[in-house]
Amino acid sequence: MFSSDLLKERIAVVTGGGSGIGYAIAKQLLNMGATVCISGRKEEKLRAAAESLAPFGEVCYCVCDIREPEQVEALADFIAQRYKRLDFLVNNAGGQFPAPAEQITPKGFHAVVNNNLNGTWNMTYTMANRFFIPQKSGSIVNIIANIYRGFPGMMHTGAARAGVDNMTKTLAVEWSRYGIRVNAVAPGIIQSTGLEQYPESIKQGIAETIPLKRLGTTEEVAYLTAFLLTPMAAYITGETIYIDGGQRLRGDMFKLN
Ligand SMILES: CCC/C=C/C(=O)SCCNC(=O)CCNC(=O)[C@H](O)C(C)(C)COP(=O)([O-])OP(=O)([O-])OC[C@H]1O[C@@H](n2cnc3c(N)ncnc32)[C@H](O)[C@@H]1OP(=O)([O-])[O-]
Ligand SMILES: NC(=O)C1=CN([C@@H]2O[C@H](COP(=O)(O)OP(=O)(O)OC[C@H]3O[C@@H](n4cnc5c(N)ncnc54)[C@H](OP(=O)(O)O)[C@@H]3O)[C@@H](O)[C@H]2O)C=CC1
Repeated sequence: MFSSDLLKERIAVVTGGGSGIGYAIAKQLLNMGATVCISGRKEEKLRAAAESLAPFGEVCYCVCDIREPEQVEALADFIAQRYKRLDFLVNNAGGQFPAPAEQITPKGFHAVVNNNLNGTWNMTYTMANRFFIPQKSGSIVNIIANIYRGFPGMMHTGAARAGVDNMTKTLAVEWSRYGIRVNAVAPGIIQSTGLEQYPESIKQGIAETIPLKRLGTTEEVAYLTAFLLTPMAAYITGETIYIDGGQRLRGDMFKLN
């Protein structure tokens, strides 16, 4: 299923591919023969990630803040010049900060929505118009979050990710006429570099709230994402697949004081 030449000659962009889940996705796609361009805001981080990914296949990096349409356009130029086409877009870049809703200022709300919702659309709009629509082919996976019961403790990101969840469904229908599939992956709590930024108080005892009694791994998210991109998922579009050890069915993500 994940054979080393399944994605041969396919070109992929993974936003936020310099760390955590995005890095694991990039590595998995390389292992399946794809050529991968990782992007993010920090050049040094991207350079180091690309160096450590190089033994697995053809990888390059490009600095691009997904919130800035001109930088997204420049990333498309870079891909067009280098590879002339694009097959896969993984919208993984994103993030937020934990805070009770009443303490999220309009500026903080805007920062998180801008990153996770507007940024995802900037990438999707540009890559679809530059590559997928003219090619009449392409596959997009949006990495969102576990928003099944809202997102107590991170309302801003819940709202933004719900926007991406809905965008996924709409684009799957609208762009089916161009042969483009659009799906989303909703990770629960994943042991990653991103999670290290959260305070211990939030993470304490969290595995107990998960039916499978552990956090997920970045590799597990990468397997699911890679599967959705492959021809084996050719009849799947407009889906959001949760990968959360069953947590969404059980209860709250965070203990609210
Ligand atoms: C269980 C977990 C499951 C999920 C895990 C993951 O997702 S792992 C992945 C985890 N990885 C990541 O999350 C990484 C990516 N995350 C980020 O880059 C940032 O969190 C961002 C999305 C806010 C973007 O930031 P930016 O550069 O656009 O914005 P800025 O820094 O200039 O701030 C603008 C305004 O936002 C507000 N505000 C910001 N921070 C805090 C805070 N801690 N506290 C309170 N408020 C905060 C504040 O109002 C600030 O304005 P001020 O008061 O300064 O005038
Ligand atoms: N870990 C978890 O438990 C969960 C994670 N997620 C989501 O999965 C995704 C990956 O998270 P994870 O790997 O854990 O965390 P990381 O913090 O390691 O990854 C986030 C990545 O996004 C990039 N990024 C953030 N903002 C921007 C931006 N404006 N433009 C370009 N790149 C950006 C960062 O790159 P750089 O620093 O170079 O800008 C970084 O590589 C995120 O969207 C996250 O919210 C969702 C649910 C749970």
